[in-house]
Amino acid sequence: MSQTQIYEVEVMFGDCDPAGIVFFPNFSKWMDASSLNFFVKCGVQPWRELVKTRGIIGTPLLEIHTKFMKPATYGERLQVHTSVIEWGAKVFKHQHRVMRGDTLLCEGTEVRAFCERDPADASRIRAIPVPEDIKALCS
Ligand SMILES: CC(C)(COP(=O)(O)OP(=O)(O)OC[C@H]1O[C@@H](n2cnc3c(N)ncnc32)[C@H](O)[C@@H]1OP(=O)(O)O)[C@@H](O)C(=O)NCCC(=O)NCCSC(=O)c1ccc(O)cc1
Repeated sequence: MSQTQIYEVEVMFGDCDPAGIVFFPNFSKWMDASSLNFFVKCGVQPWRELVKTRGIIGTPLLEIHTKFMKPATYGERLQVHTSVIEWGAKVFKHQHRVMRGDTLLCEGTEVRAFCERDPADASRIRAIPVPEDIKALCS
């Protein structure tokens, strides 16, 4: 398990579909923003710094699973509660719980890997072992 960090979202009219409810890709966008926010709040440098200092380009997604329980609409404030629920050798699993106060609207898990550019071919990326110092900061 890990720390839990909270990312705040204010739902805009433009986030919604013609029926006035949040269009589903926006939940993925907010979960991705919440992932970066999670690491930064845990004390990890943002990717633009980490790529310069350690060659880590970020944490690309390998797998996602999302469950939608209740809709949201514009004018509402949501909170994305993000944690790491599993650490593997090269991958980790995020959990994102999108809440409106005490109400759970949507829950997602993502498998991600820390990646760097392949030194033999800079157009390719490759997964690296989960950095122990980053894991410690997030635990
Ligand atoms: C990530 C990869 C470079 C890893 O490839 P390799 O370096 O050859 O690694 P491996 O195949 O050995 O796999 C490494 C680990 O990943 C695991 N793996 C690989 N694929 C999967 C899937 N699909 N599910 C779960 N686990 C997986 C594998 O089991 C290994 O796990 P360990 O047992 O812990 O070692 C390659 O799988 C890839 O390029 N995948 C596509 C990534 C992609 O395009 N994602 C979508 C867009 S990226 C994105 O949105 C983004 C968000 C945020 C960011 O900061 C950056 C990018």
